[in-house]
Amino acid sequence: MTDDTNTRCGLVAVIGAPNAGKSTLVNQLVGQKVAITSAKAQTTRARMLGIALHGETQMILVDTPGIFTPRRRLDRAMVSAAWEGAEAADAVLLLVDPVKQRRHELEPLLEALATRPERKILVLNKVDVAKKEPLLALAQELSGKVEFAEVFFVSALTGDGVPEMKAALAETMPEGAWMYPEDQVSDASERLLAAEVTREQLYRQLHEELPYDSAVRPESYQQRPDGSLEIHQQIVVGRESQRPIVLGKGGSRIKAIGEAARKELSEMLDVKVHLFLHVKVEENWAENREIFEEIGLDWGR
Ligand SMILES: Nc1nc2c(ncn2[C@@H]2O[C@H](COP(=O)(O)OP(=O)(O)OP(=O)(O)O)[C@@H](O)[C@H]2O)c(=O)[nH]1
Repeated sequence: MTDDTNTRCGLVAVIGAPNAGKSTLVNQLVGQKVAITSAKAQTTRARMLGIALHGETQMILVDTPGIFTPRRRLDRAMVSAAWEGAEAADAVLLLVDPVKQRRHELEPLLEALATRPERKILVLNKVDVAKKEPLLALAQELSGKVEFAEVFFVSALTGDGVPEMKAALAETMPEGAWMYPEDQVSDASERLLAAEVTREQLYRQLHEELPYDSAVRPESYQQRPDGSLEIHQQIVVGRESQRPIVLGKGGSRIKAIGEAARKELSEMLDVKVHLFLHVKVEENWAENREIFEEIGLDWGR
């Protein structure tokens, strides 16, 4: 039905302080897992897109990296990738965690948003754990700073309030043909998605033992004659001392990470997957252009 004149199609940028729940919300809107969620802040490094459908409307969601004060090149690239996503948007959703508001990260976003021309929508997330009165007070306070077209109260986790928000959002999208075929829920390439799945396992299984500046780099991605996928990835760490952490005793940790990621990938892609992980020590990898571009970031200035 993509050539139907009744169709609508628009770009929706989702911004917010780290851990506000952006990935969770995108997953909820799309209805299946495309963005990576994690309890650790700043895990969304590559810009992932999700495509949400509502009736005749297609909404392309830009799930931006957590925005925080840029220090190193890596940080700056993440910030500009975030804003780049918001540039041509038909709507910008500002997602706020009303409990852990992260004011120092939220305030600069409010300031920047105030002067932006896009239709701005405030989404107060995590209503499942927030108290009602402070929630309303916060909505009022933030609305005093930025002219929001609409305010929604949702729980990205439970899905509470999300269908209503989705429907209202769809109504404001411009008329036009769909940009993606109906069955395509994500245009993030599968190999990048595969690396994200491994990276999520890396964070999950190593928790605080590993600094956030580790990366998973796609090496090769090939279909075997029997239809199964052979995927090779590099886990890039910044220091030699981090290698044994990733490997674990007798290689047990990397094996567990690989097994969990392989299992999840097989389920997501519905094919048999052979996953090979290698640890690579690359000092100052965050200053390395090649790795940067491979994980979907723009090197910039
Ligand atoms: N209780 C509750 N927790 C939530 C909700 N939405 C997200 N979370 C949790 O908040 C944490 C962060 O969620 P993410 O979706 O990864 O947040 P993000 O904004 O994408 O984070 P960054 O990638 O760091 O920018 C996870 O532990 C989620 O499970 C919600 O509605 N209620």
